[in-house]
Amino acid sequence: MKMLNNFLKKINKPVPVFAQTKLEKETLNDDSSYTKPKTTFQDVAGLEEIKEELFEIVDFMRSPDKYQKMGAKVPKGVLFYGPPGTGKTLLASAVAGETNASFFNVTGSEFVEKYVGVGAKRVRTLFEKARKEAPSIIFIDEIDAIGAKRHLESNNEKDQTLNQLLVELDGFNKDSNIIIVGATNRLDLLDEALLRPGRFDRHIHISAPNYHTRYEILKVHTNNKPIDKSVNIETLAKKTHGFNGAHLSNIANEAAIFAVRENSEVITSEHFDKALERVIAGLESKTSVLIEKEKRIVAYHEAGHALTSNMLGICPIQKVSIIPRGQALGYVLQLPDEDRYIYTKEELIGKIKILLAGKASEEIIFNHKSTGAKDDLKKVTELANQMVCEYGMSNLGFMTIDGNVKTFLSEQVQKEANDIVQTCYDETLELLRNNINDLHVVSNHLFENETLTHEELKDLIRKECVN
Ligand SMILES: Nc1ncnc2c1ncn2[C@@H]1O[C@H](COP(=O)(O)OP(=O)(O)OP(=O)(O)O)[C@@H](O)[C@H]1O
Ligand SMILES: [Zn+2]
Repeated sequence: MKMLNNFLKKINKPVPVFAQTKLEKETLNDDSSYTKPKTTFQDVAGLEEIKEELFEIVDFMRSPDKYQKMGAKVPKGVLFYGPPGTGKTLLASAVAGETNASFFNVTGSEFVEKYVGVGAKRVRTLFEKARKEAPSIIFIDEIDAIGAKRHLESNNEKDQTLNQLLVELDGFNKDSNIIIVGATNRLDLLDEALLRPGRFDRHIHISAPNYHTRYEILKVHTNNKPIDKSVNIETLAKKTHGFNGAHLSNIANEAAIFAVRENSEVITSEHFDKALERVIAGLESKTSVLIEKEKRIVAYHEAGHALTSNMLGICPIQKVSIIPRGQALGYVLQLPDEDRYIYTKEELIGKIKILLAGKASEEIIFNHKSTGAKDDLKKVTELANQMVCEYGMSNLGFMTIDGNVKTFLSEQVQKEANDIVQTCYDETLELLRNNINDLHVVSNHLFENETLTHEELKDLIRKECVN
């Protein structure tokens, strides 16, 4: 029970029925209990590319000889990162299920103890046990609790625990057949030593589900239940914009409970509606549930950013999404900038235009100004100020304007920065107005699919040109 309780405590959400029945407890001694999960990749909906990548590891664990004969390097550590409830634990247990491995499921914070040395000892015990029970998957959730960046001067308990983890990772025998999977919501917090080759060198991002994945997840969680014909999974997937896998499995479970309570033979769409209401009511941040109108606005906003970056040919986008994440209702992921240090004035102007394009797009379509551009404007202000005060790119000439000079010139600085931003805004409005069809096409695609990749964007625009 300890594992299950931990699990429940940790995620504070019900464990789906199928996952409970699939866990078979083997041993249950305190520090390093493990299970033999029966979960397979079929239980994990969507995430096809990730499953494909993990299949390599599964194959290696099934037939290590094949790889060793070729002198291929053995994968050791995989790191899942991304928002909570998106299936990280589920995926790790599926790898164990697929390979018939022992599954050690621990949480980083369990290792952080008051007494020096205790955490390190626990890590050692865990790995000893995993070696004994190999093939094994060690899953460390919230790995940032032990793996956060170390401080040079200190040598506290946490650092000792992390050091022990590094020792264990390096000490793996080539044929020990253990894979360790770490999960975190914050990759940026981790100590670089953990991420080095030979340690957690595969990083897999797991993002919140879009419409298609939500549909798949709902199918997985309803296909073992007596569902009435009145239930439309597609509609349900549409209504649950902003929900993660954990929420969705929760809805299916709650709907089943409502049906039982009413002595119903089947789960009806009313049961699902009630379940949906209950799950929404329990959400901490209601912002994740967007009303249709807001979703439309966010789609135009993000489409504006994406299209402008494409037309200006700078800061190429990797992915645009209108799935809420934290405080943001949508976001644009840009391709890494190849460690650029130098930008020309034109490029900075381009950056400002791309940032302003969300707001401009909203103004064109809805004729309004909304609060959705707050972060964009913050960055715009910063860039424009830097252009004036640090890079000598305004009429105030080539000088650094700071300290007393800045106070003295504050009005002029503001005017120069304002001029830059206003010109950029006007030109962005014009650019988008001249390409209004593309704007509609891209935003419609975003509204329907909720995500858009670089390739999809190029395809959409190409098609638009042909028509
Ligand atoms: N892709 C998916 N397919 C099917 N079910 C899913 C999927 N993603 C999440 N779920 C459901 O949500 C539950 C919670 O997911 P899981 O615990 O794996 O998320 P997590 O990313 O590890 O979250 P946390 O960071 O909170 O630990 C799973 O038990 C499963 O029922
Ligand atoms: Zn924006």
